[in-house]
Amino acid sequence: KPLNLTGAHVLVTGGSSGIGKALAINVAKQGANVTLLARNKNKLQEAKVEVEKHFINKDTQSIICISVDISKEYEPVEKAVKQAEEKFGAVRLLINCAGTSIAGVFEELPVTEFKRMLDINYLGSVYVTRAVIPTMKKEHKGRIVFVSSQAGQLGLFGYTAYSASKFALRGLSEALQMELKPYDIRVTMAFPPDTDTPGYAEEQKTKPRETHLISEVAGLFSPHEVAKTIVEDSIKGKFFSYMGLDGYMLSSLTCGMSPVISMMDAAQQVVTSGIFRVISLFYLDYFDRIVKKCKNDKQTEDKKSS
Ligand SMILES: NC(=O)C1=CN([C@@H]2O[C@H](COP(=O)(O)OP(=O)(O)OC[C@H]3O[C@@H](n4cnc5c(N)ncnc54)[C@H](OP(=O)(O)O)[C@@H]3O)[C@@H](O)[C@H]2O)C=CC1
Ligand SMILES: CCCCCCCCCCCCCCCC(=O)[C@@H](N)CO
Repeated sequence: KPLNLTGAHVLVTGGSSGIGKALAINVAKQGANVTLLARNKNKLQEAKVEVEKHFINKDTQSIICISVDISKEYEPVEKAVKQAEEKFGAVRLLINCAGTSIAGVFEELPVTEFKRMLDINYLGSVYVTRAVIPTMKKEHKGRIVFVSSQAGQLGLFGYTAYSASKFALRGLSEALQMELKPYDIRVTMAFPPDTDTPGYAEEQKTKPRETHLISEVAGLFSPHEVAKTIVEDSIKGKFFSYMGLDGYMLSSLTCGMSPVISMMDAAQQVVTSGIFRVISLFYLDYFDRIVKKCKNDKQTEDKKSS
């Protein structure tokens, strides 16, 4: 049955900015008590003030912010989660949203970036989830969200470092869901397309033209519409959360052996998989042509300038 957020403890990592902040606002509007984890204290404080404005019951609802780097060691993360649980009780909904991206051609990305992506996007989610699980299992109740990306469903030009870290979350989520099902805990993987956030703006600075042109296909979404979909799907206990037509096709196409809670969704995956594969071949061809054209354009430019 759907999770009721009234009075529930919701912990959002990366809740001080972008999609994470929109998620915090969304659950605040549904009566939740909110914990935000992120590093920068000023950004956390600003987000706190903003989220508080959306409380539906100012007497009972509350928010705490804890500054912690989730990507480095486990102990500080566990301490932060314990502190939050002391205040609000067991975490009912954990949203692993803290993350970062870097786009660039493989050999032009500093090799250190590959580890940094894994540390923040993958291990950060492992640590926070690990800290939350024991209590959640005891309670036999809860939801865990991993915010991946459409680039965690298919590999694209420029995302060698980023995609790998988001694909890692898929293996984690599937295995973990199988372990947690008997405890009535549901895992949700979210696959947002490009979303208009400070993180996205930062990514634009190094984004190759190819990556930009390919990503354009799926459009640019607002953090609030992305947050709304994620919270709805997670409350229902769906394993996949996606937005837009491309998101729907991509999720059906890449469902593999992922768990599914509704017969309707399973039936759709079965019926559409063949045709979506055909459609995907046209997309792939389009992407290949973008890459080729950018290479040609670059060669022409190089010739001109030499
Ligand atoms: N925007 C987009 O186009 C898309 C984003 N996503 C994913 O959604 C998530 C949120 O993205 P977006 O809203 O754009 O990101 P933002 O950069 O706007 O926000 C990132 C948040 O994560 C926190 N954070 C980053 N590193 C750490 C860390 N080491 N420890 C603790 N907190 C950390 C940041 O706070 P601080 O820096 O203070 O620690 C901030 O609150 C990411 O996982 C991203 O990969 C997926 C698809 C599309
Ligand atoms: C039937 C087959 C359908 C295929 C549709 C393919 C659509 C591909 C578009 C991919 C867009 C990638 C967005 C990554 C966003 C992200 O994670 C970063 N912006 C993070 O900052």
